[in-house]
Amino acid sequence: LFPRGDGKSYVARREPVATSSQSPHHISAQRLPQCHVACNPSPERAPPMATAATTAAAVPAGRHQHRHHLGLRPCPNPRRLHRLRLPASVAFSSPSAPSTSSSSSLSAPATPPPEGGGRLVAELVGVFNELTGRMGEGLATTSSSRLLFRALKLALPALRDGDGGQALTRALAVAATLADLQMDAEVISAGILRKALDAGTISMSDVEAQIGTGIADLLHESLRLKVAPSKVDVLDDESASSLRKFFLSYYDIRAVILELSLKLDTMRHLQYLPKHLQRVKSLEVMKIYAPLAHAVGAGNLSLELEDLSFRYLFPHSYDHVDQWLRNREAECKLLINAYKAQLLQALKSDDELNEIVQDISIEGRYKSRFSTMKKLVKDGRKPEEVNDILGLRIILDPRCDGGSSDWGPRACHRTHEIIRALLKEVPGRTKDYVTQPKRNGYQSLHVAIDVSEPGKTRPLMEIQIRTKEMHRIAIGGEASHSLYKGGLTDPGEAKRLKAIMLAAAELAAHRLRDLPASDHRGGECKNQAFCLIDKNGDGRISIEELTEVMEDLGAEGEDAMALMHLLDANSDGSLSFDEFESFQRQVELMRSLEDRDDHYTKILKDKLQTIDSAGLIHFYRKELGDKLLVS
Ligand SMILES: Nc1nc2c(ncn2[C@@H]2O[C@H](COP(=O)(O)OP(=O)(O)OP(=O)(O)O)[C@@H](O)[C@H]2O)c(=O)[nH]1
Ligand SMILES: Nc1ncnc2c1ncn2[C@@H]1O[C@H](COP(=O)(O)OP(=O)(O)OP(=O)(O)O)[C@@H](O)[C@H]1O
Ligand SMILES: [Ca+2]
Ligand SMILES: [Ca+2]
Repeated sequence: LFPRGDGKSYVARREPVATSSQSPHHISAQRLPQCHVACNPSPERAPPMATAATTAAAVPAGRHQHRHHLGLRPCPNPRRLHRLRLPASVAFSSPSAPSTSSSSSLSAPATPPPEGGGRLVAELVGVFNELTGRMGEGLATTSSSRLLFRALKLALPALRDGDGGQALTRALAVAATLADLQMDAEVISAGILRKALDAGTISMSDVEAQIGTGIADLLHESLRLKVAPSKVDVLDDESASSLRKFFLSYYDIRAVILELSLKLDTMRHLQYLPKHLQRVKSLEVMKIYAPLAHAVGAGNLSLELEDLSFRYLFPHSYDHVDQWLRNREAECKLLINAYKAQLLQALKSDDELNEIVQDISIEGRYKSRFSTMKKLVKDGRKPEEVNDILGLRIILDPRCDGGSSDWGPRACHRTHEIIRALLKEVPGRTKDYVTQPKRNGYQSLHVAIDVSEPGKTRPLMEIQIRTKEMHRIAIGGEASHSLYKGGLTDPGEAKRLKAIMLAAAELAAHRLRDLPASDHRGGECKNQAFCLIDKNGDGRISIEELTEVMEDLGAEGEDAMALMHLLDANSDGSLSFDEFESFQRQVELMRSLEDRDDHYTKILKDKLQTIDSAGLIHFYRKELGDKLLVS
């Protein structure tokens, strides 16, 4: 039911790294392991790397010195090292959250083992588990789970048959986007319910009566947001900018994010609309929603929105850029991962750097279609002259960061030395905003790396080196990416926005905490779906409890009997915790089989196409009729 990752966001992990005597300057993509879903090379098949010894030999100066020999000023105030609570806007673009832009492929709902009404319960349980699994730890509390469960019970039957079978899949994709953005259960539930409202199968009064006024208010707000762009001339930059500011200052920020996720869903299915509507909607996205997504810190969402509207607004340019990037994408993504692993290994094994920093992480990204296109038109560059098609960003956590401490700059410069010794730096392209920050306070050290090999030219790779504190300023501070790219021109605005977002997140958390506890057992619930169905909390799901949930889902009463019969292994007339868990395992198994089925379908489709070019498919088709057809 849910979108699967395509590896668009890469986060460095501590992975064991194989060693090799190969020249440290080159990593051959051909020799890299096959890239699977997340493009993370598996440890046992890691790419060839420079050895720690190679690195040590290549990197001069003081590896074995102690901290006080490094000429560092002592850490001025160790108390500053307490963990900063990141604003919500940072959390949204956190690289550890699954990428929203990866959510493009959706499959039809799985068909779990039981038939009829049992299928509905399996669907409810499967969807509930998947969503709570995606939600942040603190967000999937018992009371919020109860809310989500209620919303799913109302929405699933209402969505099941709508939109040629697509309505449910699309609603769940919206929910997944929201969960990945670490939104709370109210927003996720509102996303699903909004799709049911749009389909006309439930009414706002159903939501108010069965779910609560909090969600109904959120939905009212998102509906108001939906119509706002049609009231202004989005082609006029001033009006577009005012509208974005109006959205951010006037509406509940959670409604804005809900609207953005719905917009992404619309854009992913734009092919079904008439051409003129495709253009109107794409224009709104380009001028209003994509910059808005950037402004609230939902960077991946913004990139996907931009690419989709670019595709409909300028189909020829899009095809050109898309083809160029697509041709290099697989190889470049492998290279990004390989360089990331190699660098992480080299940096972590450098004693001098380790004296200064307590943690190092590396993020990688392949440039988006629209961002590349903007560079091409800005100064008439050719694609191969864009120097950040491949990007790595090294984030260092100095033992003492910010303020008057020079540990941050030291760490950045030491990292630069290690890179220089290891990789081919392009002369004249290095920018040291660490020593000389930009006027807006932006700090980072940028180097361009030549990753070509003899006989194989490749685009350059940009490496950005910064500390955690510098990164915080680049993401959420006055040099923030929202300001840099998101259409907010006033630093005060960005600060205010951050405050609004924090307040909204806190309010939501309070509201959910204040809801009465969902079960009367007081203690921890081992399996939330089980506890939510076991209403009287006696540790067993009775036929009455199963019937209630199934009737909520629109199934017949006798379906509950059939399902009970199927799952009640010891025939005592109710479902124990273990019996329910084995049901859940079946649900999971069916879902993973469906994933694999998709994978096989794709392989089969490719194979059939190859066969087709040989003219054989017509023969098979004749022989086997439609059984071979894979659409
Ligand atoms: N958040 C933030 N990022 C910035 C800022 N300035 C630069 N960057 C980042 O650093 C990258 C490279 O910036 P520069 O080294 O100044 O390069 P450039 O002059 O833009 O060069 P080209 O990439 O060739 O156009 C940008 O693409 C951004 O990713 C800023 O003020 N704020
Ligand atoms: N070298 C890099 N390594 C890792 N992430 C990067 C790198 N450069 C940019 N990013 C991140 O990738 C996302 C998309 O960036 P994109 O390339 O579109 O813009 P940009 O590099 O910030 O700006 P510009 O258009 O000036 O190049 C942003 O979240 C950005 O912070
Ligand atoms: Ca860039
Ligand atoms: Ca019970």
